[in-house]
Amino acid sequence: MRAGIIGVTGYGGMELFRLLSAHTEITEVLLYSSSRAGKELSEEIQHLSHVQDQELRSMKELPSDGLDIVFSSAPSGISTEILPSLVDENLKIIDLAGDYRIKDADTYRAWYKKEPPPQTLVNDAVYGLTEWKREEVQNGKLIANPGCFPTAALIGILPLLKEKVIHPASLVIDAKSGISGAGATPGKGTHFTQANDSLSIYKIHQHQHTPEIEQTIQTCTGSETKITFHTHLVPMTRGIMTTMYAELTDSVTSESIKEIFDSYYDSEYFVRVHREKANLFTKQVYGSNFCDVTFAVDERTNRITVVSCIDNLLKGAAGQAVQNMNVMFGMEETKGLEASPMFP
Ligand SMILES: NC(=O)C1=CN([C@@H]2O[C@H](COP(=O)(O)OP(=O)(O)OC[C@H]3O[C@@H](n4cnc5c(N)ncnc54)[C@H](OP(=O)(O)O)[C@@H]3O)[C@@H](O)[C@H]2O)C=CC1
Ligand SMILES: CC(=O)N[C@@H](CCC(=O)OP(=O)(O)O)C(=O)O
Repeated sequence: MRAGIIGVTGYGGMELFRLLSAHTEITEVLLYSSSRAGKELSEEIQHLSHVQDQELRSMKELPSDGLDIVFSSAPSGISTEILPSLVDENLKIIDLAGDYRIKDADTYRAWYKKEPPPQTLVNDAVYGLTEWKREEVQNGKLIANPGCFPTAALIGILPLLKEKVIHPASLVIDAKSGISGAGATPGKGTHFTQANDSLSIYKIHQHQHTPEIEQTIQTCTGSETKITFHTHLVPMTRGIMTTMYAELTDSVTSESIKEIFDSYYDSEYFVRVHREKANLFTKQVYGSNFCDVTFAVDERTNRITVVSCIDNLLKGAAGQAVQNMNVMFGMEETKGLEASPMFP
């Protein structure tokens, strides 16, 4: 099988290349770069220079390259411009950006401050939260790979919303991310001198992943709700932790909550539900496609805390994209994603 990667010099693109070059069903990976076409891979991506040296290609070559699948790991807004011309019966597409995730055009405009892609393509795009959308992914041609924060938050909270043990409107999601979540180009807030030794909150009440989480809660559980969602930048390279708070609809036991989680995730290889009040840390998923979850029932306040963590570049981006490719092509879902987390 032949795969292509758009935006390979970015963090998501590099991780895709690392994973795909070790995937036993992929015979060739072609790399496309908008800024460095014609340059040697070994010069541009030195940590993967041993893999298979090749020239980075111009995107103009892509339509005639005979690919089976292309991953687009370009910034939001760019895939609106470049993907419509690639849509073709024989090419499957997985987009890591936000452009095709939001079904309602005005909602997309309001949160992304950009014009959305053609509505027919958005309608056809499948939201690739694999554990919750597997059947749709199987038949998908264009996958809108989920955002990193929504992946962590939704995997943790959807079982409880679906089983109606929490009040949706009471949900507060407090999320923290490592700096690679902001991509490879340093910005004001991600400059070492400002991010190191400091904790910051950003995009208060304005984060573009808010409507994505609300939309998926609606499609997966039927609840139409507005959530409170905050993001923080933590001075670490990778990792996302979401700490979520909600009011219980009834008094429940810890055992019954664990049973709910187990009923959804016992057969899901990439979701590991730990015992109640386990002390999760992002390093326990570092470099892997796992999403780890724990919870704590607070009988005193009748609230529950749910915690989840992922590696933003793996389960939050390239890892879940490869998982979706495996599902689309009927391959073993764990193929190419077998690596255990790196620790410490
Ligand atoms: N970082 C993360 O944790 C996550 C990122 N995402 C999403 O994945 C995508 C990639 O993220 P990330 O790798 O972090 O971002 P980066 O900024 O690290 O990389 C993006 C890459 O896109 C390419 N690019 C830039 N402009 C254009 C253009 N005009 N046309 C085509 N390609 C372009 C560039 O590669 P080149 O110059 O080689 O073309 C660039 O290196 C983004 O949409 C991001 O929102 C989603 C989940 C998590
Ligand atoms: C730390 C950090 O800055 N993270 C980014 C994640 C961006 C992302 O994943 O963008 P999509 O909208 O394409 O999903 C953010 O919070 O905006």
